[in-house]
Parts: sequence; C-alpha cells; structure tokens
Amino acid sequence: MASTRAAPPIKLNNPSLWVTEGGFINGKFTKGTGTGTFDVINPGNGKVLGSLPEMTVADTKEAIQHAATALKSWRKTSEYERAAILQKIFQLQMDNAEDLAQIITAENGKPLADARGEISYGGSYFSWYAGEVVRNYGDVIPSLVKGVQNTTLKQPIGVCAIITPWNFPNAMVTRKLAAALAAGNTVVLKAPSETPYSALALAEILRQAGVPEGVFNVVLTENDTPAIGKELCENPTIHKLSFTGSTRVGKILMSQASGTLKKLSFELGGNAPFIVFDDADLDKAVAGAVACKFRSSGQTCVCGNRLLVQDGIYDQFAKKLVEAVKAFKVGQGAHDGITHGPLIHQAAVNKVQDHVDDAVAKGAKVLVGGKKMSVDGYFYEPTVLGDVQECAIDQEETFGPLAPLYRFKTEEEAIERANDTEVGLAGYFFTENIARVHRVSAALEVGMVGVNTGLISQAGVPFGGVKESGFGREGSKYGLQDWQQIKLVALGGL
Ligand SMILES: NC(=O)c1ccc[n+]([C@@H]2O[C@H](COP(=O)([O-])OP(=O)(O)OC[C@H]3O[C@@H](n4cnc5c(N)ncnc54)[C@H](O)[C@@H]3O)[C@@H](O)[C@H]2O)c1
Repeated sequence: MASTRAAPPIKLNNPSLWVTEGGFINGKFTKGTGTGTFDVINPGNGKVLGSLPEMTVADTKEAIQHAATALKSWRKTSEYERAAILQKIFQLQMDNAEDLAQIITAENGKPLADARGEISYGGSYFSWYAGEVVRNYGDVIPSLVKGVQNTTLKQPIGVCAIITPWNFPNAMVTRKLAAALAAGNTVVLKAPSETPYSALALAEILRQAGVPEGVFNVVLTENDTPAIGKELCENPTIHKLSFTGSTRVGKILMSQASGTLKKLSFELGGNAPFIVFDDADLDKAVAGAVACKFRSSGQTCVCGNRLLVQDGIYDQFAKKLVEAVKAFKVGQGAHDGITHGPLIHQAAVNKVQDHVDDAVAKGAKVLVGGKKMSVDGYFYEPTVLGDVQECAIDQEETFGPLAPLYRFKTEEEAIERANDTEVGLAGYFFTENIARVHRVSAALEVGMVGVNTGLISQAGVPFGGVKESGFGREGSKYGLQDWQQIKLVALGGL
C-alpha cells in the first residue's frame, strides 16, 4: 500500500506514517468518492505541504455503517482484550514518537520539543485507560424490596463521532479515542483540515496495533465544508458526539444534534484568568506565565488569556516576564533551538493584531512585541501589554502569543474580574497563602484550577469546563464514564 504513495515531504524513519489517501474506512485508507482536494500548509513557511482528497457525506455514511457493523463484535470483547490493544497502541505510538512529532511540527508548526511532548502526553491516554478499563466495576445497590438484587452494568454507548481541532493534532484525538475504545465503542473521527496527516498517521498506528476493521474510521474535508459535521450530528446511528473546538461551532453542532438526542461532550473555548497575588513566589509565577500563556504560541484552550496582577508585585512581575519573553527563540518549529513557533494561519495572526490594537487604543502600553513578524509563515512577536483597561480581550480568547497585564488591588476584585466572562475552562493563581488557596480555588468559575503551576493536564485527572466552555470530562475515571451507559439490572424472586 505504502509503495504506491508519493514520498513524504519530510524525513521519516517509517514512511508508512505519511498517508496520502485522505481517509480511513473499515481498516483501509481511501480517497473516498469526492472530486476536489484541499491543501495542507506548513505554517512555519506558508508553503503547501500536501493535498488531500475532499471526502463526502456518502463516505461518512459508509464509515458510520462500518462502525456499526464493527460494534457488534467490538462491544463483546473483554476489558482485558481491549486493554491489551490499547497498550499495543501506546507502545507503537512511543516507538514511532519521533516520526509522529515531525508530522505534527510540519503541519502545526510547533517546536519539535513541544511536538515530542505532545506525543508522550497523547500516548499516555492509551496506557492510562488500558489500566483503568480493567477496574470497570459496577455496583450492587441495597434493595428496598425484599427478594430483589440491584446491580449495574457499564456498557458502551455505541457508534460515536469525534470532531477535533488542530492545536494538538495527536493528543486532541487520543484524549477522546483511548477512553472511547476502552469502553467498547466504535468511532468515526472528523479531523481538522489544518492537521490531517497526524490523524491519518494515528490511523496507521491503530491498524498496525491490530484494531479490528471498522472500529476506528477517519473522514476528512476542508474545514469550510460543514456537510460532514452535519451528517455526524444528524445521523441516528451515532449515539454520542464528542467535540473539541470553538464555542461558536459547539453551538452549531448542539443544535444540529438535537434532532437525534445523542449524548454530547463538548470541550470548547476558554478565556483563562491567571492571577498573581502580592504574596506569590515571583519566579514561580513568571515561569508559570511563560508555560501557561506562551506554550504553543498561546494556541491552547487552557492558556492564561488575562493576567491579573496585584499592585504590590505588578512592576516586578512585568519586568521579569518581559525579560523572559525577550529570551524566546521564535522560528520554524523544525529548526534547532526554536522555543516558539508560528500561528496556524494568517487569520490567527490578524486576530492577535486586532486584540493588540484594540487594547492599545483603550490605554494599554506595549512592553514587548506588538507586531506581525516580516518573515515567511504566520508569525507574531511574543507580546506583553501593560496596564490593560477594559477591552476586547476581556471577553474574547486571543489564541496567540499575547499576555495582557491587568492591575488589581484586592482578592475580591480579582475573583470578580476572573469570573466576569461567559466561559469557564481553566483558571490559575499564584500565592503562598494556604487559606487563600482554598478560598480562591472554590470561588473561580472554571472546570480546572492550577495553583502555583501553569500546567494542569495529565491522563489521570479530569479535563473539562463549565459555563460556555462546555460539559463532559476527558481523562481520569470520569472520562471513561462519559463513554459508557449505566444499565440497572434488578433481579427479583430471590
Ligand atoms: N476545551 C478544550 O479542551 C479545547 C482544546 C483545544 C482547543 N479548544 C478550542 O478550539 C478552538 C480552536 O480550534 P479551531 O479554531 O479549530 O476551532 P473550530 O471550532 O473552528 O474547529 C474545530 C473542529 O470543528 C470543525 N468544524 C468547524 N466548523 C464546523 C461545522 N460547521 N460543522 C462541523 N465541524 C466543524 C473543524 O473542521 C475542526 O475539526 C479554540 O476556541 C480553543 O479554545 C478547546
């Protein structure tokens, strides 16, 4: 199969991971029945990396049908059999980690070190759920009625759809897929058109791991073609849709899915507050801001979007953060020593510029950065704005390398401003006061809180939001429960 393909445009040890057909249905790579193609761009240089066929609604229906057929036997496999396959996927992902990281960097632009980290993080969901699924205990529930025994079964939901964004081309898929497969579901994935090669490489990993035909399928299309997403929402054979992406698209999908009342799990946009109190350890707070705000050039849903800094520490924090940002090495992710890569496309660069212009027009000062970079690719200077007043960033996720600093005086004021947004994914704060740790953790209206750390996600802990950041949890035992149905068995006549 691989021999009929054109050579990959990047150097890979295992070229079979560079899939050029466009989709994966019933265990085979396929171009589908479409007539058009779409280009995938390397955001580090703006050049076309490759073109893939546009798939169609008919291809999507075919994938769903195969997933439904495969479900009949996959759901009957034991937890131990599924755990063994997940462990094999984990092993293959780690054996091919360098190639998978190279593919991420080529299509997403992030520095290779970050891409390698993503492969470890993404892979860890397979090994974690391989362990968790064999502890898939049910309940025995005391009965009010004599002679009846109440037990519960945890069963798969059925055929499920997954739609993911481009910012973690591997991990956004694995975080859902590992738990979905562990629970005994079959899956149709629609991957984003910015980073399809990582999704197809993952399909090849699953194929090599021996995942049965039809259990995992991939359909691809240009992002601007919503017909496939609509089919995944409206098709009655699909009983769950798990989506990660913007709140705007989440609302469209929720309304499209309403006709079939399928179960939904949505990981949507954030606008995380990052609060630095006077009593914080300054160096820890600066390191936390660098990791949390500037990782992936600010293109993570949990990145600190609004940095609220208390008066007494504001000047020192601003000075140290600016020094740290000036030390970044910005460039193409594949080049040695690069710490920060490009944004995903020109529209993302323009959005950062719009947010900077708006904040400056309303009184903010540029402390470092503040401009697009005049190089090939989609680069924006890592930017810190000081003394930010009320502006668009208060309510809109920037999704770029822009750290706006807001001053505040009291804890109450910080909490009020932190919660003054429609979304609630992550929140962070830095303090050395243990009573404040408890007070502020409880008061923030978010799904995840980082205290004295800017990094919060790992396979064993729940990931998800509140308010317009969505519902459902990924990772942890709660992530497995999200892919299961609870069935009561009341056994009478005892
Ligand atoms: N909460 C989380 O876990 C999490 C994680 C990563 C990213 N995000 C969010 O994702 C957003 C960035 O990603 P994006 O710009 O790719 O988001 P997006 O919502 O535009 O796209 C996400 C996915 O949805 C698809 N899509 C777009 N329009 C669609 C439609 N009408 N029907 C069906 N599918 C459609 C895209 O092709 C892509 O696969 C940010 O808001 C970010 O906060 C959230």
